[in-house]
Amino acid sequence: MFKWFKRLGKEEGAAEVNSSPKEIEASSPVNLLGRLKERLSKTREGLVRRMDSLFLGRKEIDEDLLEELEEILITADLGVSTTEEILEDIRQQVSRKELSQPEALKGFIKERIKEILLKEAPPFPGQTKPHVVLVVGVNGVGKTTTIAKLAHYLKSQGLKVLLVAADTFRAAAIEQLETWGERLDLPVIRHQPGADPSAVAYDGIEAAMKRGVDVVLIDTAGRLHTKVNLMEELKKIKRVIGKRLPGAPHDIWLVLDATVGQNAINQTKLFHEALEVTGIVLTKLDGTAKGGVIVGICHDFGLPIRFIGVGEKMDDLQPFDPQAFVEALFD
Ligand SMILES: Nc1nc2c(ncn2[C@@H]2O[C@H](COP(=O)(O)OP(=O)(O)OP(=O)(O)O)[C@@H](O)[C@H]2O)c(=O)[nH]1
Repeated sequence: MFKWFKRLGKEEGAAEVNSSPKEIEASSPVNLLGRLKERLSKTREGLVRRMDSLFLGRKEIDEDLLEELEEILITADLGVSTTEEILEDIRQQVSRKELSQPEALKGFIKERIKEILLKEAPPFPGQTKPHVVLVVGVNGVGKTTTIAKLAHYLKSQGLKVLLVAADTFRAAAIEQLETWGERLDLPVIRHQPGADPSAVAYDGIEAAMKRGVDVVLIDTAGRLHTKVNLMEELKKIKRVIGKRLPGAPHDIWLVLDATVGQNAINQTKLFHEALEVTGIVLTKLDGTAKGGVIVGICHDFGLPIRFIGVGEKMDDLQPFDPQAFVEALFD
């Protein structure tokens, strides 16, 4: 269990997003589990504690109880189709007399959620060097800080990382990534604001190939996600990268903000249709009761969650482990 603790290792820091790596303090695996539990507290309140109160003192699983359960699952942001599927499974189990006690429902739902969250995903980073990750998502989801946290995580594993500032629409975005590069002591490939994002990405891949980099993280623009031109721009970046390095990008990760709930589902639909996303990074799971959206995303799109953001510190980005997540949520 909790294999991600080993992968995170002792050198993982707990630096504030605004602090330098020197200020990083060590955090133990026990702290990590404790932190995950603590950060999921609002989602746990809205989902698990409400289920506990619903089942308490109830003698049988009837339609009234299932209706109330449906409301809890929907309010916890699991989404309509996921909720309906879980309820249908429960009804079938009840009709086959495999489920009869309300208190058994919690364990049943926990297992169903775990099954939904368990998605096959190739190892990251893969064998190919450089492993290129195109990071996409709308503005404000925490894309740039996620890239910094990810770079910090990979660097702490002894990997050579290169950052590419392909959000050329905002000068501030380029500066933000450069600042992170300085703090983490990592190279950043950039052009002037307004430059062609594909050209920056192309240069980034070329530099990574020359320098023997293990992982390239490409930051992209997130504005105007409802307009065709941003998607066209991202598609072009994808094409250009593939021309320079066949097979790249090896991953396209969509960064989503858990606090927007069901809107994250709409964003996934848009980006996935245009780009064939390979994985999700869900940020800001701390402090939100809408964490159930993680289940809806996995269920509706079959996409693996690769990392989760549970706070603003450098080591608050954790590789996603469905088993650990469900235990932390339900315990
Ligand atoms: N609480 C919490 N805050 C986070 C998390 N991830 C990112 N943030 C915060 O979200 C805010 C926005 O992050 P940025 O990376 O600056 O995002 P942005 O520049 O607004 O937009 P993009 O980079 O385009 O996404 C920052 O204050 C981050 O510290 C998280 O997991 N939990």
